[in-house]
Amino acid sequence: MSPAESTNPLFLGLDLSTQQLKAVILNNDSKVVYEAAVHFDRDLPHHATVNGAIKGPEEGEVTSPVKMWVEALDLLFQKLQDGQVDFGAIVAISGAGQQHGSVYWSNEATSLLASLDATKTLSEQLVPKAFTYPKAPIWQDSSTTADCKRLEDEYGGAQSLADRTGSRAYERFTGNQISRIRRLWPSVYENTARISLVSSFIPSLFLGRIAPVEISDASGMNLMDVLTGRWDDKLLEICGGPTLRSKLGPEPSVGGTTLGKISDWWSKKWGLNLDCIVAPFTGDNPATVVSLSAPGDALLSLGTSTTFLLSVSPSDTPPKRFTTSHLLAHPTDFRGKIVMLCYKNGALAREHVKDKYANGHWHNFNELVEETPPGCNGHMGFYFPLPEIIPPNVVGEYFFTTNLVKTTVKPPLPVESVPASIHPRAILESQFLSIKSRVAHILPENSPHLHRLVLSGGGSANHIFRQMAADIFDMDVYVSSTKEGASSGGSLLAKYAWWKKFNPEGSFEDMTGGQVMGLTCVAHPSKETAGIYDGLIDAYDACEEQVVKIWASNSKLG
Ligand SMILES: Nc1ncnc2c1ncn2[C@@H]1O[C@H](COP(=O)(O)OP(=O)(O)O)[C@@H](O)[C@H]1O
Ligand SMILES: O=C(CO)[C@@H](O)[C@H](O)COP(=O)(O)O
Repeated sequence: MSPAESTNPLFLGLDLSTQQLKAVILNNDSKVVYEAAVHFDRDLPHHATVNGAIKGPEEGEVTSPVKMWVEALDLLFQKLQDGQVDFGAIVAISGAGQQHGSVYWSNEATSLLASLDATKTLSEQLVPKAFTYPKAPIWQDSSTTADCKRLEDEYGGAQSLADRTGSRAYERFTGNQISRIRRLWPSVYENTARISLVSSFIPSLFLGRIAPVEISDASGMNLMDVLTGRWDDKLLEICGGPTLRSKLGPEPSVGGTTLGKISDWWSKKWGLNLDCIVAPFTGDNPATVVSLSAPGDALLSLGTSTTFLLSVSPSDTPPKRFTTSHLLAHPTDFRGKIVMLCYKNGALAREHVKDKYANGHWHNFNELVEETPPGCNGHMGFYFPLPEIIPPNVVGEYFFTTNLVKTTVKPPLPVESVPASIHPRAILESQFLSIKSRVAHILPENSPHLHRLVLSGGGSANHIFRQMAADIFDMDVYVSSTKEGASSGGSLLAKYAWWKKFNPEGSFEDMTGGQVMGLTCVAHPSKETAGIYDGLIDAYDACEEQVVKIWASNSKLG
């Protein structure tokens, strides 16, 4: 029986995120039947990554080894086989990738991918020959400030760029990463035949040929017109010169389509059915929107990054004014859009506080949060071990007392004057207040009232984080039965592409019935505490303004 006729089809969704490669397998009732993960630092320690990444050697540079990702896919399939997954029942594969990261293919890549030998692993055959650059710049990179400035200047300013692409120039956005590689290592650029995003890299391995970039993830490049979903010639020229179009391949692929069937290597090596289809993978954040939210929901992803996401109604208009937010094309609805805020100092900054002030245990961290009253007895703390995205590029730790902040611009407090026990609550408060203070500005006009907040990612398992989110955003908080929103989204995208073969006119919502599977309400806001946090927004804004000023003046001095 071919997979298309299978009565018990399985859908494989992958997520190549910052710290892990994860897999979720759904059955036809959209129930999770299997989950597995390869953790980069733990399972592949010979790559010497810290939290999945390598910093430097150049200032601001953050990359991941491409070989590690290929080895992770080899190992993940070994784990799935060890878990007795029925590979022959998988009818469709899709997934997600951390956004913005890029992979540089050599001229040999096409023939290597097309002639894989089933007696060898992917890694043995592809690395290093299929790549011109052994590392992939990832979303934590902040080495492209000069390239961002040039792009905005040559495109007519930050607002013009945001009108066209949905975002002003950001260091991690792929067009600026490409621009830097071309500027610093012209021969690497010249010898690169194709460039993939993380989300188009993985399906290329399944297809045995290089996959197109996907429309929603392409919104994180500063290269695509976010309304038409097509590459913008002027942007391609500024970032990569006349050859960039051919390096990017065709126009971005749209949701619900099929890229093709798996290459025969997957059948010979692992016993997958040759009729198994591969659907476009998307960014990890858009994939999480697909799996965990319906219109009117807000989504807070507490993965390595902290992201806040809203799926907004179909719109033909560009963002009115650029803020620190991004507008992304939607992975299943050509006219739909996603609004996103993204913070680099999410989980890793919280872990830093846990290790320094709570003996390295979430249990102790949580106890300290509970012992400290909302508002931290008049203290506010900002924790940016990595150069932040919001506010742009700021690094360091900053502490304030909040009672006088509106009237007096006081120097920040030294860390020694802050009681050590308040840091766990202080970091959660400032991270969440930063989002709260921006929500009203990023909501499109006439948006429906946000009625629930869905949490995902590693941090969503923590009951204290859940309650803090409920209190600060003043919304009921929900979590899914799986915290792996992105890989679940990937498996739903796989199912959608397969379902479309029988329902060519059907929408994603027709397939799901507009329902988000498996959500449970885990926290209700305390009205009294929510009131305290409402009252702290102005203080938060004033403190953040000071942080930016102090950082700017220190950077000038430095
Ligand atoms: N109980 C917990 N409380 C708070 N944070 C947690 C907890 N468990 C895991 N995390 C955080 O989750 C992060 C990983 O989240 P995950 O969604 O797997 O990341 P990514 O998808 O970016 O690789 C870890 O860095 C850790 O800080
Ligand atoms: O840069 C962004 C979004 O713009 C990040 O959100 C990355 O997509 C990484 O995601 P996680 O690994 O933290 O889920």
